[in-house]
Formats: sequence, C-alpha cells, structure tokens
Amino acid sequence: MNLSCENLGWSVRGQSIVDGVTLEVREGETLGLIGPNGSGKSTLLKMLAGIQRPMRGKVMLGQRSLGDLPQREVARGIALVEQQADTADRITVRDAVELGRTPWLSALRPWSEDDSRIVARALDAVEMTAFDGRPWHTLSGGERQRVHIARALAQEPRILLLDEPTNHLDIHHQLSILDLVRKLPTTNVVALHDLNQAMECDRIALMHRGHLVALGMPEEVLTSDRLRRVFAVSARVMIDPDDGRRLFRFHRLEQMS
Ligand SMILES: Nc1ncnc2c1ncn2[C@@H]1O[C@H](COP(=O)(O)OP(=O)(O)OP(=O)(O)O)[C@@H](O)[C@H]1O
Repeated sequence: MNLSCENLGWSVRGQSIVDGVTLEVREGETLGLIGPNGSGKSTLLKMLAGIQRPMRGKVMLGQRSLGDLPQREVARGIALVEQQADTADRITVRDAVELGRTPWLSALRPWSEDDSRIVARALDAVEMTAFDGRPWHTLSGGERQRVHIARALAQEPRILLLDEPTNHLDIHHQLSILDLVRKLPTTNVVALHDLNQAMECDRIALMHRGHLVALGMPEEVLTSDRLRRVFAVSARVMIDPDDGRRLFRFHRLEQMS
C-alpha cells in the first residue's frame, strides 16, 4: 500500500514550515529524508503519520485520504518513531513494546500467544530481549530509542516512519538498526542527518526551508552543488576500495581554499 502526499503544507504564525510537498513513497522502498536543522523533516513525517493535520494538501494511504480513515486503521498501517518520544515512567520495557499491539486488539480479539511472539520478535530485533523486565526510567537514551523502535515493529505496520532513529545509538546499534530497517518487508521513510548513512537508502528526499528540493537516487540527489547550496558544505567523494561504494568527507565552505 502506497503512502503519498500532495501539495502538503503547514505553517505557524504565518511562517511556512512545510510548503507544497508532493511525494510518493514507493512500496517496499527505504526513502531517506534529509535536510538541515529546521528544514521541516519532523513536521512532514508527523503529517505523513497522521498525527499532525496538514493545513494544506493531503496525505493518501493507498487511494484514501488519511483524514478520512479511522485512527485505528491508520495505526495498523503506519507507525512513527518520533525524535524525542517519551513514555510514561512506570512501565517496563516489555509493557512499552506491548503498546505497539494496541491497534490490533479489541474485545473480540484479546491478547493472544501470537501477540506475545510478535513482541518477543520485536525485542530481539533491536537486541533488547535481556532488558524486557527493566523499568523504563532506568534505560539509557540509546536503549530507550531501541525500545521505541521495537514498539513500532510490534505494531506490524506496512509503513514505518522513523525520525532520526540512530540518534543516541552507538555505532554498532546505528548500523544494526539501519540494516534491520532496510531488510524489513515494510515501506520506510527515515529522517537522517548522516549523509553517508543516507547513501545506503533506495532513494533520498531532500528538504530545504520547508520545500522538497530533490527526490531521487542518492547519487543523483547528493551532488556537490546541492550540498554546497543546502548544507553550506563542500564534499569530497571517496571510494571504499573494498566495495567500491562512495563516501563523503565534508568541509565547511569557509575552510575551503
Ligand atoms: N509548533 C511549532 N511552533 C513554532 N515553530 C515550529 C513548530 N513546529 C515546528 N516549528 C519550526 O519549524 C521548523 C521545522 O521544524 P522541524 O522539526 O520539522 O525540522 P527538522 O527538519 O525536523 O529539524 P531537525 O533536523 O533540527 O530535527 C523549525 O524551525 C521549528 O522551530
């Protein structure tokens, strides 16, 4: 099921934060969402997830506008891991992940062994099984981030939206989370600041001052001219001799000779 948006916009006090964004996320792809601080990535993700109502335009899940769908149906289709997500203090790691099953439960469909298996699998995917009885407030920032991701996985969405999921994570867990996300059978949109990590996505969407200024294959979007204009950096491309992949090394513009 495709997620798309048309002419999406959101403003605050007359200032445009997201403006005229039209985008179709392809089924099964991992789309990297990049852009400088304040360029509108989180606002766009929240509108795509249906937790922030667009002021202009619309978000479509398949053929239907998100605004016309019941919240429960949206929650079964789309999971969002927010940047500074927090949760109530007095719960354990397992409780937090079990919350991901909420959209699937009802009086007619109570908690079952299947739900327990899905929760266990989600904890395992983020390497948090050993923490399952730990109170939430005792977790480190990176551990909390991994539990939030597990909660989203337990939701078994078709579309997974992640706002800087590698924030707080050590390098091992950054790589394993990104690897995990790429291998999931879901359609993913991942906001990232690390442009070398973004290069590993199927496509990249580049936001600048609320506008979507480029969308395409990583090497088409991340040209040195764009990096200079949007991020005010110059980039040197290096090739990894082991696998031939491109890597960036960045310099602030004023450092350039
Ligand atoms: N409710 C709000 N009230 C006022 N300003 C807002 C509000 N929400 C967002 N903004 C502003 O909109 C701009 C875009 O914010 P957003 O969080 O979408 O950017 P971002 O690209 O995700 O940034 P970052 O990379 O720093 O996380 C920022 O300048 C932010 O301060």
